[in-house]
Amino acid sequence: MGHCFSHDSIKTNEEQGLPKADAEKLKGVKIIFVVGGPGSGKGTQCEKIVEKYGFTHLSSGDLLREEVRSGSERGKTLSEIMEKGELVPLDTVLDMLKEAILAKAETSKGFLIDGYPREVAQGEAFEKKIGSPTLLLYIDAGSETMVERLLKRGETSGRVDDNEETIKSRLKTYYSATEPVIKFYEGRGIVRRINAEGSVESVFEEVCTHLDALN
Ligand SMILES: Nc1ncnc2c1ncn2[C@@H]1O[C@H](COP(=O)(O)OP(=O)(O)O)[C@@H](O)[C@H]1O
Ligand SMILES: Nc1ncnc2c1ncn2[C@H]1C[C@H](O)[C@@H](COP(=O)(O)OP(=O)(O)O)O1
Ligand SMILES: [Mg+2]
Repeated sequence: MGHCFSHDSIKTNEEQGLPKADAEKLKGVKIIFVVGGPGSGKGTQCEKIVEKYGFTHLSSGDLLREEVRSGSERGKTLSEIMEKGELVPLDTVLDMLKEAILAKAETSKGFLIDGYPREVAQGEAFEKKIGSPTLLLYIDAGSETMVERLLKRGETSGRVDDNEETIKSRLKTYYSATEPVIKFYEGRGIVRRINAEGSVESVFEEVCTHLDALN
């Protein structure tokens, strides 16, 4: 009843999920989770994917930083959490993502959800409230590579979390909270692991093989 199980469209659940009209808009729209450690290159690859495939890029971190920039009281609290390298509350991120997804649902071919889910509970909540992912791109780089890239990015990013202390904490958060997400979705056969140690171009080539296989 009201369920849609077609392969490349997202499932909807009328009882707990989106209102019917919103669910309808998202029919056949691909949802791609982009998961990986801090500095693994998620954002970099997403930009290239947008260029070639025309998907819509939504970075949870960017959405949060926008809220911080707005100067709101909520933004201040979020910034403090990010500076500690911890995860902000689940509902905050999910609400932001949901709003951004619905705003573009009618015009988008697909969404790259970058930096989400960062814990299994986020994946479960997303599926309950929005829909199920078509694919999970696992951007996999070693911790040494990630630290090196983040320190370099920190020279110019102006981000409160691109410093040695916060990076350590972010890595801990990643290995304890986010890695289980990959295991969680592996059972479903939607995880595509990308070796992210190489150059931006070589990583992107690997990404493309998986995206080309989608249609
Ligand atoms: N394959 C790569 N090789 C070298 N540097 C990279 C590569 N991918 C990304 N970078 C650099 O590493 C830093 C982190 O990349 P970014 O895309 O912001 O990662 P994430 O979004 O996963 O934190 C950036 O400064 C970026 O330019
Ligand atoms: N899905 C999510 N849940 C909770 N906190 C999140 C989140 N996405 C981002 N954040 C918070 C905690 C992260 O350390 C910080 C920066 O996120 P980010 O910009 O995605 O980092 P990066 O791209 O370097 O991996 O924002
Ligand atoms: Mg990023």
